Amino acid sequence: MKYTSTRGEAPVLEFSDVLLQGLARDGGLYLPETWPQFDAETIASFAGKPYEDVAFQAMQPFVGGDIPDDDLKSMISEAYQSFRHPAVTPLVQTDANTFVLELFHGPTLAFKDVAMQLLGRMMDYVLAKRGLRATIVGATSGDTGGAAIDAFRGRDRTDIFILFPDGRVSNVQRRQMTTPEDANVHALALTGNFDDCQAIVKGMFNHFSFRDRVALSGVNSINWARILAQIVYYFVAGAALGSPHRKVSFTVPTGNFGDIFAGYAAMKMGLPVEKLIVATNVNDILARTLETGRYEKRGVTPTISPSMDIQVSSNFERLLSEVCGKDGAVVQRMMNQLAQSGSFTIDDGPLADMRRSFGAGRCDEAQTSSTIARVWEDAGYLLDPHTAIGVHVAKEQNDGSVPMVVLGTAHPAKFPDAVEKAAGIHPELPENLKDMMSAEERQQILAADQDVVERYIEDHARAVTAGV
Ligand SMILES: Cc1ncc(COP(=O)(O)O)c(C=O)c1O
Ligand SMILES: N[C@@H](CCOP(=O)(O)O)C(=O)O
Repeated sequence: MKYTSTRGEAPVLEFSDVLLQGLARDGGLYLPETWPQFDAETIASFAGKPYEDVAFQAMQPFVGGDIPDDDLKSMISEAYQSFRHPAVTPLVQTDANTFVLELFHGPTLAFKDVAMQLLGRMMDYVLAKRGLRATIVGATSGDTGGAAIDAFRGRDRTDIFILFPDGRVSNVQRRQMTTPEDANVHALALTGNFDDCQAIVKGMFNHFSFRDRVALSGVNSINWARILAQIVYYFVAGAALGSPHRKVSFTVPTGNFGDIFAGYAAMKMGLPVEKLIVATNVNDILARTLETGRYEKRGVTPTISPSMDIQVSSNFERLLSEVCGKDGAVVQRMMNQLAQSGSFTIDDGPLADMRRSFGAGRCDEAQTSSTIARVWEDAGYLLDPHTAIGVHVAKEQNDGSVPMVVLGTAHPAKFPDAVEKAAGIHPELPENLKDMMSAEERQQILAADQDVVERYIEDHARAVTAGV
């Protein structure tokens, strides 16, 4: 499988190079040249299969011969052994037509673990084969950071630097980043919001002398391998609910558009999806865009679903590329407009194309809390605020014609204050994570300034090439 950049000017790469690159060198995101196709029989055969087997079948065509099949299988198997549920991503029915796909049984209680546990292993594997080290950077609004640190802590070939907005993540999220003692872990609290952190990460990738000197690699969903691993659970859930003989819709609590783009990929590969529904909090740029065709940045409002407090949604660029016929110049033009004026408009044709696959809805703070309370009262099921946004939007948009799967993106215990306030129940952390709440924290508070962050990384990363 070959990969091309959404902006059309970066080198065409194979899977392992895309894995190590993060952002393409033209500032774009890598996409596979074609979508592998699964026929009805193959999709039907996923029902009841172990998660690891579906994962291998779904991912192998994207990896091609770049990693031998047996090695890929071993990494998949190890990655999902770290999950607390035997089904890895179980489905739970919460009313007649709604199912929550629980993606939070990994080590840090976030859906990010599904991809990150595999990514850590794949990167280590490729670096070891090439005899290289890498400096991993990531921006987080809360969950990517902890999941990435868990996946990379203690690994000899990588140092990991996670940028998060100081004071804008939950206590549990912060402690997952600041309490690991491993020397290769660096939690950097920046005095800004998530979009500032993400802009600095992208800025570092576009600063080539720095990028090459520290052998920069990225673990945000700009990295194709993150999306790849998330495609799997759409097939798992679809097949469990009767695909390919029955269509299914998915509602996805959305911020950076990575998780829902994985659903789009599954659909392109043959999964019969009725609709992919973007659920946003009051930071609703994506819902507004689908409604009006105009992508327009506004300020970020802090919410009780902090991981979705995002305005610049990285993976939307991947969807733009798809609906604009993979025309790099068109995508580049829209991204330039966004950088210069904070907005761009999508032409009618591509917009209509998007609307055929995607719906969208928004959920405010009061609706988030009342959804947590209602589902607890009606079904005895405790939602985290992000998943609650999905459930609220799904209820608004679901006409009952097909099963609706809401992606359960985080465990309620990651957001105990918001959950307790809404439902009167204090969600308990799993036993093995409780110690973290009293452990010593280690973080560096830095200005949200690319030069400052680069200097810190150069001083602490082991992959720095002397004198380059
Ligand atoms: C709990 C939770 N829900 C939803 C999202 C949004 O996912 P995405 O950024 O892939 O759209 C995130 C962050 O990414 C998250 O951490
Ligand atoms: N919501 C995310 C933001 C980063 O998203 P990513 O999927 O691009 O890594 C978070 O929790 O950090």
